[in-house]
Amino acid sequence: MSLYCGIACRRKSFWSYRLLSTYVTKSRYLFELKEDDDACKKAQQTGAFYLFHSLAPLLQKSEHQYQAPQHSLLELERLLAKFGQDTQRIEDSVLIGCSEQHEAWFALDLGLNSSSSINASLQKPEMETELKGSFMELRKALFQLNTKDASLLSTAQALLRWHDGHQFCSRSGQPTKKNMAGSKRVCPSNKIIYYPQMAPVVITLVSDGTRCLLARQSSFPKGMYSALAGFCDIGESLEEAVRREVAEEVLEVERLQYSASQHWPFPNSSLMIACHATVKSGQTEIQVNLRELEAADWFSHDEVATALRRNNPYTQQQNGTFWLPPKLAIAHQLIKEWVEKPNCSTLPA
Ligand SMILES: NC(=O)c1ccc[n+]([C@@H]2O[C@H](COP(=O)([O-])OP(=O)(O)OC[C@H]3O[C@@H](n4cnc5c(N)ncnc54)[C@H](O)[C@@H]3O)[C@@H](O)[C@H]2O)c1
Ligand SMILES: [Mg+2]
Repeated sequence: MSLYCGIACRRKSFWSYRLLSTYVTKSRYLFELKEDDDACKKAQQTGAFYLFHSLAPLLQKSEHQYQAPQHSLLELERLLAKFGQDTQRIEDSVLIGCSEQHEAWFALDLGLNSSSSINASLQKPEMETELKGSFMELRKALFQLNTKDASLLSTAQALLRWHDGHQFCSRSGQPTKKNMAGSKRVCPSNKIIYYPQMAPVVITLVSDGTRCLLARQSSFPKGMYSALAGFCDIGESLEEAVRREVAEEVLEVERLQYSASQHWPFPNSSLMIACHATVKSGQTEIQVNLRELEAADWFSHDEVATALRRNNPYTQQQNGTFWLPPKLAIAHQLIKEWVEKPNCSTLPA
């Protein structure tokens, strides 16, 4: 970098920092931590750690609800020392966000085999007693937490899972090295960089104007119906993926409208892209592909609105009535949107 460029860049960042919003400064701080290992290590000194054991987050129960406790670096070092573990293990932690005051948040799994420390995984019951909490399966944990913690722990689990499964270079077979923040892994022998990935999935609520199409797979909990979902094939646009997936599973659609998206950690990381679509005119007959689905059917506006109001899986499984995915799933939001505005899919595909 030339001297002139150095001065110009510094001046530019000085002026911009004074004008930047809290959100922009936070985003740039996180970007810096991902790019600069020293800055990230420094951020750990004042940061907070969320703990996992074999991908299950630690939760503590207060009077009425569960919460995800945070631990400081000092507390974590004491904990590791107490269990005869090397503090080197902290290098396995991944950056998952920060507060508006730039307190960085990290996640660390104490159950998975460590790539930076030779010691084996820590015993779960002893850790739970020491930490006064329990490591809960993420699917269960998400229903116990507020939206912010649920989203943070989903990101954390997805990142921890990705690192656990990408410890070796697929070209050289050599161990890859994680950067401090965990935003990438590099193969030291050939310098190939691996970035955490999400698989794009389309989820579509099909309507015929008055009814909507809901389906279930045999793996769903008893009585639960959802919108049609499917992984995008390589080379496809979003529009092509929606048309193909819906045709593969039930019928043909001709109009679609994008609604929203969501990161979904199960079973691996997916980016759920939600759309409304309209069935091709006069072709509402259902031909279920039984290799993909157990059942699919049209449901009236009233039936769906009633199901949304009484969406308690436990009572409905017993009554034998159908029920819908829980609030935090984008399928629920998509169905709710249709109930509130049944004509949302009016754009041409
Ligand atoms: N958040 C929500 O509201 C919500 C609702 C419904 C489904 N989902 C998620 O959407 C995902 C996809 O739905 P689906 O199961 O109907 O998909 P799908 O109809 O594409 O069928 C799954 C099959 O696709 C194949 N496949 C192709 N690419 C794949 C990839 N990258 N990863 C895994 N399998 C791949 C596999 O053979 C798999 O068995 C599921 O993992 C489910 O968890 C989320
Ligand atoms: Mg599917």
